[in-house]
Amino acid sequence: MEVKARAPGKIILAGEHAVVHGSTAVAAAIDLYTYVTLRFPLQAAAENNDRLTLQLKDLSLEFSWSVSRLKEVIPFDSNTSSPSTPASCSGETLKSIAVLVEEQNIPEEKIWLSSGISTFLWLYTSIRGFNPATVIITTELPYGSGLGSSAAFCVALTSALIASSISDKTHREGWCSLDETNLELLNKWAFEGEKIIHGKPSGIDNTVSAYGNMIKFCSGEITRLQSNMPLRMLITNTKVGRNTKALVSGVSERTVRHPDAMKSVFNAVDSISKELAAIIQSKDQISVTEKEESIKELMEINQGLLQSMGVSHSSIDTVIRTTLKHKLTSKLTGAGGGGCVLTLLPTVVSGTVVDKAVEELESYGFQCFTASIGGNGAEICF
Ligand SMILES: Nc1ncnc2c1ncn2[C@@H]1O[C@H](COP(=O)(O)OP(=O)(O)OP(=O)(O)O)[C@@H](O)[C@H]1O
Ligand SMILES: C[C@@](O)(CCO)CC(=O)[O-]
Ligand SMILES: [Mg+2]
Repeated sequence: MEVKARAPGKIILAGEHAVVHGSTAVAAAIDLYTYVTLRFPLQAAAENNDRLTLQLKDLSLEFSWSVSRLKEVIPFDSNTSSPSTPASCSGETLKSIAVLVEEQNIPEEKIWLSSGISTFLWLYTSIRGFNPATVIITTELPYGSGLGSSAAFCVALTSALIASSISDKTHREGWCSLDETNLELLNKWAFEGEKIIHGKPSGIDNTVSAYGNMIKFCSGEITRLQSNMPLRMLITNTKVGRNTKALVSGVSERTVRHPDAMKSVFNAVDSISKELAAIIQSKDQISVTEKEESIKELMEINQGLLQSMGVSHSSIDTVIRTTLKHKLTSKLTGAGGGGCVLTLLPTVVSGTVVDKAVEELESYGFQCFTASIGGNGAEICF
């Protein structure tokens, strides 16, 4: 039996980091996906092949465990664990899983994959139990760059795992979405996966990857947004590696040191996100140009506040300065510390201006691309 799933990456238009502390944020899915193929051996073959194998095709890496080894190491608690009731991975279980990951001798330069592989083992065994399979993963997203690679990985994996348990596997042409009940379930599991990778995720990344489109998100509450204006963004990958978990905990530490000051910063971000959501959805007769001017200013203020949270980086400053020379406004997206930067491309801006800005950005070794904003969320294919 074979099941495929895909889940998109995302951009955060406003509110990253502050959303972890209860502020509103606005995010949109982009048309870059992580794909998961799940293959279960036929009964007879399963008797000869009792392995769970994970292939990360883009990285030419393969990890494999015998099912008996998984059973021996991962504690299975039948009282708390069931595929239909997402549960957190306890510290003790995570330690056991880390032993299984260490046994795989991940190349030193790819050691950042460890948390992803631990997450894979936790989600797979929690949802599908100790059963042999081959899981193949490919992605169009840059790893650890602010475009939600971790969330797309968790959502695509949980979609495939949950789809494999659906009884009606009638072949349908192309990708199809999951029903609301399964979407809610896979999103909860993906959030548990994100906890292993991020430490303290807000849940916005897995939610926008699961549901797609554009969302306003605050303390787990989701409002789906209907954009009433064209929104074009240039995405610049500074290629400076960083890790969301470390950046999120850095902001939390700053908040412990300066609670009042940071509360004001988070309140300001909350207002920015709400205003941005209102502009995007507005049906007033305000011209697109006026809306874009407001969005530009909100992005500028948000970037200043992200700077004050300590999550910007000199490479991000270089992108901001370079685009500003061409009268374009930028802000970091995702966790910051390097990674990707968004630049608003107003409708009036000419292709020549964008080309010049891109040329200059690429001369610094950055990579520029555009992506379609607000597309589909998680989808499956039998
Ligand atoms: N396709 C994948 N296969 C395996 N692990 C992955 C994959 N994609 C992401 N990961 C895991 O997620 C980690 C990157 O997650 P991280 O949250 O730091 O960055 P991001 O999700 O790309 O950016 P942001 O959280 O700012 O949007 C990787 O180090 C890896 O452990
Ligand atoms: C930095 C952060 O706000 C967004 C990462 O894409 C973390 C989170 O919300 O989980
Ligand atoms: Mg992430």
